[in-house]
Amino acid sequence: MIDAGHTGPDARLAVIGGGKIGEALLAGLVRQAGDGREFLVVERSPERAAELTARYGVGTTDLAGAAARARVLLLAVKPQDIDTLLAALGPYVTPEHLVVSVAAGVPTSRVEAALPAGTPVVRVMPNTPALVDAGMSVLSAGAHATEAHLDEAEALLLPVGQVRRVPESQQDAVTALSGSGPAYFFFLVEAMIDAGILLGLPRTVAADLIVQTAYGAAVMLRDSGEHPVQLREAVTSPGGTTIAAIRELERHGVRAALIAAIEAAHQRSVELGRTS
Ligand SMILES: NC(=O)C1=CN([C@@H]2O[C@H](COP(=O)(O)OP(=O)(O)OC[C@H]3O[C@@H](n4cnc5c(N)ncnc54)[C@H](OP(=O)(O)O)[C@@H]3O)[C@@H](O)[C@H]2O)C=CC1
Ligand SMILES: O=C(O)[C@@H]1CCC=N1
Repeated sequence: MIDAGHTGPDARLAVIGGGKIGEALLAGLVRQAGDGREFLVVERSPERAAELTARYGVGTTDLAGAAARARVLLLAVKPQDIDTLLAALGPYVTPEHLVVSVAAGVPTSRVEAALPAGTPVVRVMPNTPALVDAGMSVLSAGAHATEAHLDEAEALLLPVGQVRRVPESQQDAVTALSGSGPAYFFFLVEAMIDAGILLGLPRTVAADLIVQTAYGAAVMLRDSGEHPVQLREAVTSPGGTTIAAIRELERHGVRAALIAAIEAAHQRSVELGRTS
């Protein structure tokens, strides 16, 4: 579905940068809307744009077309590409648009500086579970974004998961926790499946056991109202198997490794936010 030179906003949203997170958000939003025609994507690679159109029925356009056809522009390019994108997009943007940036680390002030004065900008840190409507999106307002703009961004993201608001000063920490967080869990699951292989289980059996265990543990964490320590203690029988495993996790410094890893992610988010 190629842009046919429409005039006036006729799309709910244009996603600029149809990579991993752009696709995850688009996929969830299109599924909820039941129709991809309300959405546009701008991609650097025509092959990638065609792929997204084939998968989700979304329209493809260029930056001028996106700004002409959609009032809400969602920037989902890498932080390293954001300044180049903003320089190209800026001339088409007006303060009537709402610009939503998901770029890790990039402050709203840096986005605002490249756009016409008064343009509302909302910074969002989403995560890939948006693909299965279980995302966590965390919003902060830029200098010109009102409560109504935050409400609009929240309404956009609610269909694909939970939404919270934080002061922008907390966004680098959010990025390190929920933005990158799914990767930490996938990494743990990978390692646990490897352990099953070591113990002689077929890979498919090990994967089924661990994925269902991760799912069950996540539902308990969300729904039981109990602290993670209480939930862990309930599994840890005196003189049993779990405590033998926990002792090894502590001996190998897994708790400290996770804290250091998340601190490193935070530091990287801060670095990415500095103008290159
Ligand atoms: N992946 C994730 O889980 C999350 C990512 N984010 C943030 O989302 C952003 C995108 O990350 P991710 O999806 O992982 O990265 P990807 O590299 O997968 O996606 C970025 C896409 O944007 C395209 N692109 C770059 N410049 C332009 C441009 N000027 N016009 C149109 N398209 C362009 C890229 O094309 P090309 O490949 O040719 O460069 C690529 O397809 C980052 O800022 C990241 O911090 C936030 C939360 C979670
Ligand atoms: O790895 C990254 O930089 C992005 C931001 C959060 C998740 N992925």
